[in-house]
Amino acid sequence: MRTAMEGGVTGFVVVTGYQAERVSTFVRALGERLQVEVTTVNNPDWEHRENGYSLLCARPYLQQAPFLLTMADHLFEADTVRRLLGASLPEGGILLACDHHRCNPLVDLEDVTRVRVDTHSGAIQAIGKGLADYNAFDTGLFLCAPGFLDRLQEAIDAGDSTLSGAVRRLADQGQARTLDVSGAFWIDVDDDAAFRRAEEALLGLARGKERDGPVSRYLNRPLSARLSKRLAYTGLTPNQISLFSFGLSLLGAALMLIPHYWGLLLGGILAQGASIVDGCDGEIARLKHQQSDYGGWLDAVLDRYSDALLLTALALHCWQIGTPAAIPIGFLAVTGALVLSYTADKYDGLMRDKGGSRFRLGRDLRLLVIALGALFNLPLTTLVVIATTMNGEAIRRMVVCRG
Ligand SMILES: Nc1ccn([C@@H]2O[C@H](COP(=O)(O)OP(=O)(O)O[C@@H]3[C@@H](O)[C@H](O)[C@@H](O)[C@H](O)[C@@H]3O)[C@@H](O)[C@H]2O)c(=O)n1
Ligand SMILES: O=P([O-])([O-])O[C@@H]1[C@@H](O)[C@H](O)[C@@H](O)[C@H](O)[C@@H]1O
Repeated sequence: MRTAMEGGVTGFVVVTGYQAERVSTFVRALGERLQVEVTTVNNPDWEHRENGYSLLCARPYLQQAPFLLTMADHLFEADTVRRLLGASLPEGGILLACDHHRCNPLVDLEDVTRVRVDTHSGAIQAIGKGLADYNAFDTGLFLCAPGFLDRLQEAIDAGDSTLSGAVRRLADQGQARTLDVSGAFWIDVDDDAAFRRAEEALLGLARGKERDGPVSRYLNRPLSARLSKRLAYTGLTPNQISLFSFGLSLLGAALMLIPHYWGLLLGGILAQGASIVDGCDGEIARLKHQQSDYGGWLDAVLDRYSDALLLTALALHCWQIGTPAAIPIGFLAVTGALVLSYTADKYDGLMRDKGGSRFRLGRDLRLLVIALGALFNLPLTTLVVIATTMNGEAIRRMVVCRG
């Protein structure tokens, strides 16, 4: 439902059968949370009829306009929905999103519905699970004209209540075409193994950002992804996770103020922990299509305050143990960190235009250096390293981007 909405769907009719009451309660509650209209229709004969009959149960709600049809156990990506909704539909027929290249590693070759397509016109020539002569996979996502339901009724009256049966009738009349979505993510979640593959695939899609630094990419993301896998099953929102990450930084900074190695160490561990968790808010946002401009803004602002607090706490820790020189160095470290983050978008944009390498020293590295500096009880050295590298990187960017 979240993915379909991201692709442009504005309302849902959910046909229930197995555990109807439980499913109906769940999807209605989700509809309220997502602020989208959800109608549920029960198929009382779900144990004895095929899925085409389930679609027919929803007929009263599908007469007015073309509708998107998907299986309850299929996952897909928003762009596929967007492309289907924007494609031209055969008069009275259907458009089926198909994997023409058959390159999706997530497909269960024993179960997938196979399709034979005229590769020039995109017309469906044959469809079925046992098809011997096929050249595409049915991804389970259809754009349907209301007239399709008449063919469906005819197929069921003739004793075939499978969806494919109705598609075959349309295909015979040249009213069934495919939309090639080769390369797009989709999966039919039929069993536990497919469920685990789907979890990993979705987390992989939500994981990293192009701008991730090496520490994030190779150390933090593998850890945040495992945490996000669990957080996904809670109601925690990305903004709540952002605030939690900030809370960890705040606690880490407070511990660093203790003029003792253990306070420094615990503070450094929390700083790196906050950095890892700071990847979860974005991963959950991308996973559940809950990305927002406000959330991105909140995340960025809290990250800046976290960096400033941790570096200031590090400087005050040094001052308390008899190194007052840490105060000006700490100021340079805070300034360098803030300037670097403030100019990141400008730098990325200019380097993208110049086609140059957008290598960047980012927050992930900064927080790991703080953690390592705390571990080896080198607070002043840590500040010097951060002050020189961050300000050096800010100057380097100005030089490479000039002209
Ligand atoms: N409440 C929120 C929070 C985020 N978003 C959206 O997500 C991105 C931010 O993406 P992400 O959280 O994945 O990465 P982030 O830019 O925070 O970078 C962190 C580093 O700060 C950290 O040090 C590192 O360890 C970690 O791996 C990441 O690289 C945001 O722009 C929004 O689009 C949201 O919508 N709502
Ligand atoms: O998942 P399942 O119900 O066994 O089989 C489904 C078929 O009934 C449906 O016609 C097709 O569009 C889906 O891709 C899937 O193959």
